[in-house]
Amino acid sequence: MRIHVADHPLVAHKLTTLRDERTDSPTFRGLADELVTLLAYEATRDVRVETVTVRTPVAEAQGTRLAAPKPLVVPILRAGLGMLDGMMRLLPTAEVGFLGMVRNEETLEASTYAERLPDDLSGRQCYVLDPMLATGGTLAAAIRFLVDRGADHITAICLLSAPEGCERLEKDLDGLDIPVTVVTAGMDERLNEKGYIVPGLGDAGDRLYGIAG
Ligand SMILES: O=P(O)(O)OC[C@H]1O[C@H](OP(=O)(O)OP(=O)(O)O)[C@H](O)[C@@H]1O
Ligand SMILES: O=c1cc[nH]c(=O)[nH]1
Ligand SMILES: [Mg+2]
Repeated sequence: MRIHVADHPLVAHKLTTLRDERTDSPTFRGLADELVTLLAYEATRDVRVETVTVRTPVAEAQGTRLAAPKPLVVPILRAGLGMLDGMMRLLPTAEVGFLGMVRNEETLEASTYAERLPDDLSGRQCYVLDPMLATGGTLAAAIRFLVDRGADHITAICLLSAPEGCERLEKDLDGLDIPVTVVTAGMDERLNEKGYIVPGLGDAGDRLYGIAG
């Protein structure tokens, strides 16, 4: 597994405002959207392409275009939905599948409550969107789900990550013989006793959409 921490002043600037507890939901949503587009640029560095020839008004040119099959973008509901538009801005022709997952805040175990994905993901590159990589339980389960369907290349885009979650992913995905990359805007210090990233930004879903009942 490869972990890429984006190192760019604009990423750092936007992330700092996201963290600020005074940032309201509309501003948070706008910043998350912009941040994902910046991360997506890095995350799609190894998107599959093919060589094509096009005719310009002047001559033939050798060029590049996205190869088939189309990449699949998978936001993890709820908070991952706040990352979808920012991703699709860079990959407008990608297909989108949905996974609804929630972490039990007592046990910190993730469970899946919704799924709308192609049955067969053989040979598909998948981009998983989830703002928080905390214990890693949610992302590990999501990646397993996609690999079990045949996905052969996974890139996760996370706004913030914790070292504990990265270690868990390494362990849980040990033996998987496909490339898995995590692209993140920041690697924080640790998790607290409630499994929240420290210093983090709080509950990403609540900050995007308000407190869930
Ligand atoms: O790495 P983990 O410890 O599994 O935690 C990370 C998950 O927790 C949050 O989702 P949450 O369960 O709060 O659901 P929500 O998106 O609906 O708020 C977050 O959006 C991740 O999906
Ligand atoms: O810090 C955290 C950890 C899990 N989920 C969140 O939304 N935030
Ligand atoms: Mg939440």
